[in-house]
Amino acid sequence: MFNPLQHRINIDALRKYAQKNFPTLCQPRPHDAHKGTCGTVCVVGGAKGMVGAAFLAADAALQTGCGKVLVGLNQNPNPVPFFPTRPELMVDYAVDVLKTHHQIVDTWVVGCGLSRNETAGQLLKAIWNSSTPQLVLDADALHLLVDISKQLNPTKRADLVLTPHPAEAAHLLDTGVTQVEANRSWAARELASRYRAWVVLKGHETVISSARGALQVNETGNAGLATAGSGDVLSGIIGSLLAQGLEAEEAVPAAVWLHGAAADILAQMQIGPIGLMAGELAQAVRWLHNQLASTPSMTL
Ligand SMILES: NC(=O)C1=CN([C@@H]2O[C@H](COP(=O)(O)OP(=O)(O)OC[C@H]3O[C@@H](n4cnc5c(N)ncnc54)[C@H](OP(=O)(O)O)[C@@H]3O)[C@@H](O)[C@H]2O)[C@@H](O)CC1
Ligand SMILES: Nc1ncnc2c1ncn2[C@@H]1O[C@H](COP(=O)(O)OP(=O)(O)O)[C@@H](O)[C@H]1O
Repeated sequence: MFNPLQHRINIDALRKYAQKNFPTLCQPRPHDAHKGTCGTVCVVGGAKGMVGAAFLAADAALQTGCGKVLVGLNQNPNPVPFFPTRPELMVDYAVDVLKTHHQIVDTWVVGCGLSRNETAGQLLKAIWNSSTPQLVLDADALHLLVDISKQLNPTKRADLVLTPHPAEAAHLLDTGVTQVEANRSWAARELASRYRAWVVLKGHETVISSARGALQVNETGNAGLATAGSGDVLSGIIGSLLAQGLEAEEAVPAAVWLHGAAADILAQMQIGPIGLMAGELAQAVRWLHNQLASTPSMTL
């Protein structure tokens, strides 16, 4: 059984921080909750050879408590791949998911393994123009945004979250990685202003900018996260918290904090930093989230 408490994890400090900064995250699930009240995320990505990226984001959304998670793949394989370890996921060709399920989606998470082909661009445009206000863009979707931003109506998106790593931020800002890394606060705020979006500039000490330019620097996480797919997991967590009804003001920093704290817990358990795998993060996020949302047991 996954039990970090055997490893002297200081859960009290984590709980204290979360209760102060992320009060909604720490709420227990209401007794009358059902899957329809716990939000629906649709992850759009997973082109040929990169199904794993979409799977990681979708799995993280589920394990962070989302009620329903759809996966729209940017490929039309026959048969549609089935994830034996996660039969809970509803997986199909993204074009069909958009046609049949777009009304039930609370939050789109677009870009994880999406590729940058023509269909990817068309999917991004269709989702941008959909009536769902919440949209998280990661990886390939960020590069596509540069290419097609002139064709998109900026006022269409209320809760837009961009999650670039420094190279993606450099492309979005038409500058170099060195310039971004030399002034991460400027880069995050500039992106937020240009795209009217929440921005998560990833890396050691992730910088978060609200759409209005208010900055926060996240202090959880470690170099164990320098592994393929850990950013996909973060996108899934952000999408999940937004879909569950947390306001972006809380959902975005809470997701970044949870993701980093999960990596810190795993490192303390010696499941990292070396060799930590992105697919191991979600179970630690789930454990921590449940710890935060349950009343500490009383010592008699
Ligand atoms: N299992 C799967 O299916 C997975 C699929 N994935 C999917 O693959 C697709 C392409 O993703 P990717 O990883 O190949 O390209 P990407 O991250 O853009 O790197 C390109 C170049 O950018 C740079 N660079 C990157 N990070 C940087 C940093 N922090 N700071 C500074 N520079 C940085 C670096 O350049 P270098 O430094 O090497 O010159 C790097 O070579 C995408 O859809 C993604 O979702 C992945 O999610 C993994 C798991
Ligand atoms: N040295 C580090 N310290 C803290 N966090 C890190 C470090 N390296 C990477 N990360 C985090 O890991 C994630 C990597 O995301 P990304 O570069 O998009 O990877 P991928 O595309 O493989 O999913 C981000 O959340 C980033 O902040």
